[in-house]
Order: sequence, then C-alpha cells, then structure tokens
Amino acid sequence: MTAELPAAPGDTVGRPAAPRGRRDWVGRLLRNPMAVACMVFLLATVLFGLAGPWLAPHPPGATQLDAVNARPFTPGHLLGGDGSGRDILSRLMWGTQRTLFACVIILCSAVIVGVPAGLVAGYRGGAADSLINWVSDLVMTLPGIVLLIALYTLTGPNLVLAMAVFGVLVAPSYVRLVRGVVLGVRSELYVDAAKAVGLSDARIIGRHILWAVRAPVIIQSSFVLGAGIAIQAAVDFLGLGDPSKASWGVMLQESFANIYTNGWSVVWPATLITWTSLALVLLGNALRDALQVGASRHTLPRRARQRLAALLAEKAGAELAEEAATERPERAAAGEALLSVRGVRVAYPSTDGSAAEVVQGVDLDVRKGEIRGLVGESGSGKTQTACSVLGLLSPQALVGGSVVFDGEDLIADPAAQARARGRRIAYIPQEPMTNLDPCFTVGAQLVYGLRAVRRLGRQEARHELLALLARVGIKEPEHVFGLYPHEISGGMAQRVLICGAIAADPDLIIADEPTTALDVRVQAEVLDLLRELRDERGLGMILVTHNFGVVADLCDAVSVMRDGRIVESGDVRTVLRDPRHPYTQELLSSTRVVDLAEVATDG
Ligand SMILES: Nc1ncnc2c1ncn2[C@@H]1O[C@H](COP(=O)(O)OP(=O)(O)OP(=O)(O)O)[C@@H](O)[C@H]1O
Repeated sequence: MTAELPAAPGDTVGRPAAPRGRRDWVGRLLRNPMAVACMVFLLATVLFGLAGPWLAPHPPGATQLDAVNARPFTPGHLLGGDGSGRDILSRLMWGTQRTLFACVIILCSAVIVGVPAGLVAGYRGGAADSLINWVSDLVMTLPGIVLLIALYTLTGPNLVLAMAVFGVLVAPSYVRLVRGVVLGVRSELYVDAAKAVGLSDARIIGRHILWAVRAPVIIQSSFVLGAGIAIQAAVDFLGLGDPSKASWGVMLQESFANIYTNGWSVVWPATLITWTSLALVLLGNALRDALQVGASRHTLPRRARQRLAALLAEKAGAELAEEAATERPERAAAGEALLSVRGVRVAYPSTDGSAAEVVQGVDLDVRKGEIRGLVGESGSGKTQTACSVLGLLSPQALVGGSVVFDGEDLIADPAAQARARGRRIAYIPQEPMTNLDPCFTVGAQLVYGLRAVRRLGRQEARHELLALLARVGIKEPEHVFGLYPHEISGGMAQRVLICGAIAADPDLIIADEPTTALDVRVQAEVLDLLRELRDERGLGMILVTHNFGVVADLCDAVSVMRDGRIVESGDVRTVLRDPRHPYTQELLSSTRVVDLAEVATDG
C-alpha cells in the first residue's frame, strides 16, 4: 500500500502519483511534454502528407517557368519552386505520403519476419533457436545498399519491394530483442502453470509471451521507423528509387544538384527528414520510460528529486518534533535502546514529480538482547523499513526520519551507516540459496565476506569460520567449506548465511523472514539457533516475518505493520493476549497456531 506526499504550494510534488498499473502507460506518456510534442509533430506530418491530394496547391509534377528556383513566399509558391519549376510545398506534401508509406513497409516486413522468428527461437530453443540465430546473423552481414543496387538492376525502381527487402534486413534486431525477452519469460512460473493446465504452445505464446514482448517491440518500432526515414531518403538520394515520384529523398537529391542557385530547396526536405527521425527516436525513448516503469523512475530530474527528498525530510522532522512533545511509553525506553527508529519514511518518486510513500513514519526500538518481531501482511513495508536501517534501499528511494544506532543517526550520516553495515549491524536474508553466489564455494564466500569487514589473514579467517560453522550446527564444516551452494540444502545455506552474519560479531541482526524458504523442521532448528545466538552474544535482533507463530516462538517485542505504518507495538505476551488494533486481531485470528499466547508465555 502506498500514500502520496502532501502538496507543496506551487510545487508538483503533491500531485497524485503516476498510476502504477501496466495499462497506465498511455497516461504516463501523455504526462511527458517531450512525448506529447513528438506525437503532435508526427501527427501533423502524417496529416500534412494525407492532405496532399486535396490541399496541395499544384500537382507534384506540374512545372511553371515562373517557379524555377523561386524563393520562399513567391506568390502561389509558399515554399518556393525547385530547379524544374515545380512547387516545393506540393511536392513535399505528396512526398511525405510516399516516404511515410515506405517507412510503414519497412516496419511491417521487419515486424512480420522478426517477431515470430524471435518468439520461436526463444520459446522452442534447441535446433530452431540455433537455425534462426544462424540465419539472423547471416542477414545482418548482408550489405543492404549493395543488395538494393542488385535488386534495382533486376526489377527497376520498385519502392514496395525495395523497402520490404530492407525491412527483412532490419528484422534481426527484432529477432534478438524478442528472443531475449522470451528467454527470460519462458521459465516464469505462470508460463509453467499455463503449460500445466494444458494450454497449447500457440496459446501460451499468444496469451502470455506476446504480452511480455509488446513493450520492447513498440519501443523498437519507433526507432525502426526513425531509421526507415533515413533509409528511404538514402535509397532515393542514391537514385535507387523512382525519380518520377516525389519523396523526401528524391527532393533532396534534386535540390542538391542546384544547391548554389537555390539553397532553400534543400532546407525543406532535409528539415522534414531530420525532425521526423528525431521525433521518432525521442518518442521511442519516451515510450520506453512509460512502458518500463522501472526505467521511468530513474529519469526523475535531479532537482525534482531533491525537492521531494526535502519535503519528505521536512515531513519526518515535523513529526519527530510533534512526537517529542508527547509522552509515549515506547519513547521512554528509547534512551536504553540499541537501535532507535523514529519517524522513518520511505518514498519512491515517479516521473511526474509525485512520490508514493511505502513507509510512513515508523517508530521502533530494539534493546540489547531483545528480539523484536516486525510483522504484517505482504507489502506492508517490513522489508523497506529493515532496509532503511541497513541503507540497502534501491537508489531511487527517498528516506526521511532518523535511525539512531549507538548514538549516530544512520540516515543523516550515510558514512556511519556504511561503517555499521555488515560489521555492527548484520543481515540475514530471506532466500538463502539466491544469496549465495553459485560460482564460488561456501568457504570462499565466507572468507571473502569476513575479511571485508575484519582485518584477518586468510588462514585466521578460515579457522574462525570453521568454528562458527560448527557452532551454527553444520556437521563436517571442513567438508562444507569446500562445497558449492548447489551442493548444500536450503537449511544448510541458511546456517551458512547466519554464520556469515555473526562472523563480524555484530550488535544487531536484521533477519528478513529467515525461515520462510525452509521446511517446518528446519524452520524450528533455525529459530532455536537464532535464540541461542541472541542468548550467547546478547544480540539485538529485528525479525521480519508475516508469521505470528514465529513471533510467539522467538520474539520479546513485536511491532505490527500495515500500509507502511506501525499500527500496534509492544511486549509480545501483551500483544498476543490482548491485541488492541483490529488489524492485529484480524492477523492473529487468521494465524493457525495452536495457542500463541500460551507459546509466548512458555517461551
Ligand atoms: N523499488 C521500489 N520502487 C517502488 N516501490 C517499491 C520498491 N520496492 C518496494 N516497493 C513497494 O514498497 C511496498 C512495501 O514493500 P516491502 O518489500 O517492504 O513489503 P513487505 O512487507 O516486506 O512484504 P513481503 O512480506 O512480501 O516481503 C510494496 O508496496 C512494494 O511494492
């Protein structure tokens, strides 16, 4: 769940955030002034061409003696006349039609050939993939212009054929693009699910895969159209087109012949070629930003980002001041806290200058030797809160509020945060397997990690880590040290990561759903291990979870999160026995645990 930053007078930050749904890409495109300008220009160009038969003042081939090399604004010839006495405006209108038609042919043949070939290569793989790649590489090596000259000698000037051939030469760019996307999508779980329910390959491609490739194909098409303008102009300019029909390329070629007597005649087709190609390329960029939301987030101008960050910091600051004025039991204990999180806010900016807040003023404390559960449904902001402590948020994130650890505000001082991360504040991730590099042995990764944060010799680090591996319950640590991640189980991988986290002897551990990917028996063992480590080392711990059973089993205190806010916080027994907030009650009632309150009491 997200919320918007409030409006600032005269600023854009208060506008509603750009809708995030895929279908909103048109809205995002229309909010981009550059895209709108390009679309208006291109639409005007198309209308200019289409209107030729009705609005052109003269037929394209009609010659008049008084129009020979006439200057612009000559009566009856707004843009002047060419060397043969033809009206430039009329020829431009007719030529626009022909040039755009040529581009559409290039685009259609490239898409018709390239997209299906890319789909088949990516989806079928094997021999089909090899063959299509081989053909596509071969086509890319063919010299286009030489091929067109050969074609010209065989067929004479034939625009449709020439452009269709060029389209085929451009098709490999689609093959590669589509194949790459399909390779990524093919192994997605929803594609497997579609196969499992018996959908045919054709239906899977039509329903799921084609949808995934539509955005890159649309973006690429914009660039291909831009290139098409240049290709068509070049073909006509070289004399490989039909000189009897007006097009931008033909006009450019003719005007070049008398550039010294009538320079203006070069300006008009050259301007249209340049501007149209440029508009298509810029529109392609804008489409990419609109269709690929992730990319668009990066494109927020620096000043707009700074304004949003300042607003967020101001909002968090105002809240902190307000809080300081009110007495809260949680705050009373803050003095003795190992970690004190106050008014933390995390927001993600959109290109339209608004920002969505995914964490909205979170307060929590962790004391030495205390395990605090951070619990809530998926998307409530638990991980974002944990990552704001560690400074592991994505670079686009705007962060406000304070995270005081050992007297230093980690948000205000990123250098202090970097010093603490991995040394004094360690992290245990959710997916043990994906957090180990498959290319290196377990031992190599542990040694590397430990030596990055502590000055130890290789042998010394190895010695320490072997002892720690044994401590976290790994039998035959020497053997495991030399194994690659794929050779160990999920439970062992999680123990390895716990070993890596405690190796630096941290004061605080942030464990993000450390047992989610494990089976029930291993889950219990890992939870026991975390408890023992806390007892032995007096560690503070934030345990991110959506499981109240885990909270009841392990935690001393709990904070319940919903929609980026803490809705209830307190001692585990109290919260489990007597939940005050309806959301906590709802979460508890949906947690199938025998008797959480009892477990907590026993624990
Ligand atoms: N890079 C990002 N850009 C924009 N929004 C993001 C980004 N990362 C996370 N979010 C959003 O922040 C919200 C909170 O995400 P978070 O990962 O903290 O949830 P969570 O409570 O940890 O959920 P889960 O239990 O599923 O991990 C979600 O709505 C998510 O879509």
